[in-house]
Amino acid sequence: MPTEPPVTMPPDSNPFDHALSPARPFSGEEREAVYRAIETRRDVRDQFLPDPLPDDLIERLLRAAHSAPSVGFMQPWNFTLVTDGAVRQAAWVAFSRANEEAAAMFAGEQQALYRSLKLEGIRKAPLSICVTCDPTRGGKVVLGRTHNARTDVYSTVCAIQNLWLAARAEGVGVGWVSIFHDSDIRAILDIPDHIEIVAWLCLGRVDTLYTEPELAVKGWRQRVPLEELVFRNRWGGV
Ligand SMILES: Cc1cc2c(cc1C)N(C[C@H](O)[C@H](O)[C@H](O)COP(=O)(O)O)c1[nH]c(=O)[nH]c(=O)c1N2
Repeated sequence: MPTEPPVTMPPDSNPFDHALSPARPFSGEEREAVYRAIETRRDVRDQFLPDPLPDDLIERLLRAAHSAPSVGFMQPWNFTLVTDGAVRQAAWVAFSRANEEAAAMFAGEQQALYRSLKLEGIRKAPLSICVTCDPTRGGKVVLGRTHNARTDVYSTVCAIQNLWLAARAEGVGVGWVSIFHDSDIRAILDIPDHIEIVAWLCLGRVDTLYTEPELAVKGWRQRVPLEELVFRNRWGGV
């Protein structure tokens, strides 16, 4: 019986060529828009306008988040949309308790400055989104996550950043709140034990934004010069 000839391919052929498209650089104007979104994005606490966000806008933001890279294409994120005033009030109470504990960790003038900062917009923003990470998405063994289990959370943070930048382009402010006991938010939103809470985001239209990080403007901490953070060839190498 004649054996079938082995399947051979020319060395450079890619059977998935049909799925490639030209990667032309963006035009100058397009590039400017991308960098403008990155540079003018701000964490928003107090500038939220009360107008509810339309569903189609929220969907665009969630699609931007869902386009993020993820380890092994795991897409471990979920987005719990919270508009209910009572739920947001409960989250604010959780924030207030944790924020009091946080304030007590600083001393003297620094504590006074801390107490003067507004660090959330939970009740003012018309929409909150609790972003969670499901470590079981994709099964027991996930490509790329085999030696670093935290890559699921890294992926979820990529989704948040996508949403944050898309929101800037849409004239929507986003504020990330992390000052709460995990157990409080878990109880308020009924989040199962195996799901990790990554962020509580406050969203709403804004018509003004700080030109620099609010924490810098208010004297809490300044931006570190980039040159101090870049090494060459080895850690610490200059
Ligand atoms: C993981 C994580 C967690 C938090 C934040 C950010 C991130 C990435 N930020 C916002 C943070 O303070 C802010 O990003 C920096 O001060 C820089 O300012 P801009 O984001 O450039 O405006 C933040 N801000 C705040 O007021 N309350 C908070 O609980 C948090 N938590």
